[in-house]
Amino acid sequence: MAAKGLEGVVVAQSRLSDINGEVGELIYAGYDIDDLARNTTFEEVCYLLWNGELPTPTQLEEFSAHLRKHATLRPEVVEMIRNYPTDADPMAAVRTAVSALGMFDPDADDISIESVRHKAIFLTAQTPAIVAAYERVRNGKEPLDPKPDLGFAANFLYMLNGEEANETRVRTMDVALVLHAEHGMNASTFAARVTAGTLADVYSAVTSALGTLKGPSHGGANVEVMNMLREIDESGEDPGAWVRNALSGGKKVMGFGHRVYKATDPRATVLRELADKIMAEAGETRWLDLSDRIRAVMAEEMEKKGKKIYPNVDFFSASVYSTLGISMDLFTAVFAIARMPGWTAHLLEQYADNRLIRPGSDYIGPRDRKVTPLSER
Ligand SMILES: CC(=O)SCCNC(=O)CCNC(=O)[C@H](O)C(C)(C)COP(=O)(O)OP(=O)(O)OC[C@H]1O[C@@H](n2cnc3c(N)ncnc32)[C@H](O)[C@@H]1OP(=O)(O)O
Ligand SMILES: O=C([O-])CC(=O)C(=O)O
Repeated sequence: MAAKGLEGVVVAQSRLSDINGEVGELIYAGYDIDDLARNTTFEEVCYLLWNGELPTPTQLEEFSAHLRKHATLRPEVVEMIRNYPTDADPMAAVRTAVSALGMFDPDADDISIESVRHKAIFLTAQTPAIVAAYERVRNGKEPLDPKPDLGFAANFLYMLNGEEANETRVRTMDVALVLHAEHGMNASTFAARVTAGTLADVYSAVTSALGTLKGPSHGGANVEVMNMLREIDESGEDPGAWVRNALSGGKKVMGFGHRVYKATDPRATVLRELADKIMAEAGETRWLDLSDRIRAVMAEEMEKKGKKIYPNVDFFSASVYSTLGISMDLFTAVFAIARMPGWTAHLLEQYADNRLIRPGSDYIGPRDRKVTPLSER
């Protein structure tokens, strides 16, 4: 019997993360996500995923300098981005630019572990620069180089907005990146591993992942959550009535439900806290109030139906990114920046112990047919 959507099928062993979906727990390499979100930076989490250990201060300094060194886009890539349509989906722009990076790398096809580790750093450093450059170019602004004295999250916000963000905003961005960095055998990671399983190169594998993350059932849901919040806000309709109406029409409410979590996603809890803090500072709590209302109605409705559908990581990230001033259609691209270390950490595992990934299918079509000559059909 086919496992539709490969639910419950285990396809690899991994040291990277584990999810207890029944109680809503997530660990990266043994550390609880809540602990990591409160006490580490994105750079430390990248190091953890690629090395299995958190860095010492000296290791972190060296590693962060290495990441920064690769954060400037080569002129050919900037030129390419200038020629992208200004109304393209940002995920299409990022997918295309990341794919193009492979053409400029003379060692693109080197899948030795040493080379894959180098590419993991390079791609993680380049992705925020690509997202920021596309955002600036489509708004008629000049792309900016990163600043050598800023950390990863601060540099992304600087390259995007052209000014340095305050400490609360930088820390909010940093925590959001930590929370999105890795999540087991999710669809985009699986896509990356399938591509790597053919011994294709790292750029091809992360391009597969980017294409997969874009879908609204996966990373694309954060854009859809914001669309929903805006739609409800603009309609002036009661949010409860809107949600009930959507559910009775057979629609899924974006930002809810998960293949693995049958309890609240622990990342949603941290993001809710972040949203609260940053919105209070901005003096604008509209999106959070609306999100809370939707969550309450969903809880009531799902309880009535006996379904374990709770907010996922995409639900509150929409309010957080929006309050950070990030354009709505960039949200999935921001997710991609954060997931790059997770994807590449999985590639390190895949290349180190590879076997072609090739599942089977149950054939349910007809058999024993004979071709009727074309002229007689
Ligand atoms: C980063 C991430 O990828 S997190 C997920 C982001 N995606 C979203 O937020 C999109 C909305 N959510 C969904 O579409 C789904 O919950 C998925 C795709 C995430 C998980 O899908 P699956 O594990 O295949 O669950 P499936 O779609 O079969 O849903 C199971 C049941 O819950 C219901 N359900 C699932 N999600 C929702 C939702 N968001 N709203 C309402 N009902 C839902 C389904 O209708 C289904 O009901 P049924 O059994 O009566 O037919
Ligand atoms: O794990 C999944 O199925 C989806 C995902 O990437 C996440 O929740 O971060």
